[in-house]
Amino acid sequence: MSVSTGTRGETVPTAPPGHPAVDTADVSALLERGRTLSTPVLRAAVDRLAPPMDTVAAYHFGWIDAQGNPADGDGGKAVRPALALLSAEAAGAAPEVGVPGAVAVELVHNFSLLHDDLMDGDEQRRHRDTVWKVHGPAQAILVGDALFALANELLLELGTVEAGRATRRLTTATRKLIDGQAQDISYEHRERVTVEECLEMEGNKTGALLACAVSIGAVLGGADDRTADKLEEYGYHLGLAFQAVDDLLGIWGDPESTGKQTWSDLRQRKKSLPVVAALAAGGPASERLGELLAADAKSSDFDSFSEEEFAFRAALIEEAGGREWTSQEARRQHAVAIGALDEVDMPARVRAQLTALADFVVVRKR
Ligand SMILES: CC(C)=CCC/C(C)=C/CC/C(C)=C/COP(=O)(O)OP(=O)(O)O
Repeated sequence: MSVSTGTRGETVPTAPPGHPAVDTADVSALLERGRTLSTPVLRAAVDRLAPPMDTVAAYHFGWIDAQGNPADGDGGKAVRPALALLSAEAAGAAPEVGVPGAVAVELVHNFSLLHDDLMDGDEQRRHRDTVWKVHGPAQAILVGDALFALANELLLELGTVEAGRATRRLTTATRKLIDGQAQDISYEHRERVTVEECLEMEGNKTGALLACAVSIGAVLGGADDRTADKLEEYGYHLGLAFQAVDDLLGIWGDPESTGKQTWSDLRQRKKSLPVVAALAAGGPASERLGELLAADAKSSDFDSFSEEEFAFRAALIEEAGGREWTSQEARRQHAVAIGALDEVDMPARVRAQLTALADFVVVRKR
């Protein structure tokens, strides 16, 4: 493993050179490769943080438990790092060229999760208590901010023209992610949100960063802007498919698999796609749902609603067709994503692997 020097003079491991290409469209192997190549760089980046932020971040990534003991916790699926490495390969570069991009995108993703959990009051993520619950809101805010700063620091330290272009794409994606979060939160307080508004919000909060994951490795590998833009089209629609599935899991997901609370999106009054589609559908179940949600918005008992009350709302969403519409939307966005790949010249193996990752996104249970 080669070593570079960080800003405070500490050693920062870079990815081991010559990591073999994954030969098959085996999604687990692709995710594992992303994790293997990016984790040492991610850990070294987190080590730069001043105490106690280094420890808080290590807890968030699952490297230690709440007592500070070493742990092998769920650090997330690592979809974005896998995409960033394939992105480098799509541009004809070695996968490790994409590693700084993979880590930078994963840092921004985790910054957003830390802040999102705090804003939503979510108590569980990745099968354990959220950072704000264990370490308090101030640490969740600070560590989130710090991960965002680290992402830009890591890229800019490369000091190349390509890294400057990659940073530009990442900061734009981050701004869109923040736009999307602001839209998402404002929709919680609105009685009606159109399907188009919901898709625009989800494209911002999820599509933009997935798009960036798929272009960042290629940009670091020297791809031109047209190629990067085309790859982003795949990533954006993949992100919309990803978020549609996330919306389904946010209502009907099994907490054992998702690592989150039951009915997490309903508890938060989220205007997610199944809800918005059900409200737009019309018919008795849709109208009943609309009346109930309007009453819930004014209810002072909402926070103490029982499981049965949320189950009833979920059943109405399903009866009104919101679940089926969202599943179809995930498949539709998946098809658009795959179609965008046709416009990029890349090795057949990489195309097959990007296709396999897209397939995984729509069938995932976590
Ligand atoms: C500014 C701000 C607070 C923005 C929040 C934006 C936000 C939380 C968007 C949701 C994105 C998403 C689908 C996360 C789960 O990713 P995943 O399933 O890949 O998570 P994993 O890494 O745990 O697998």
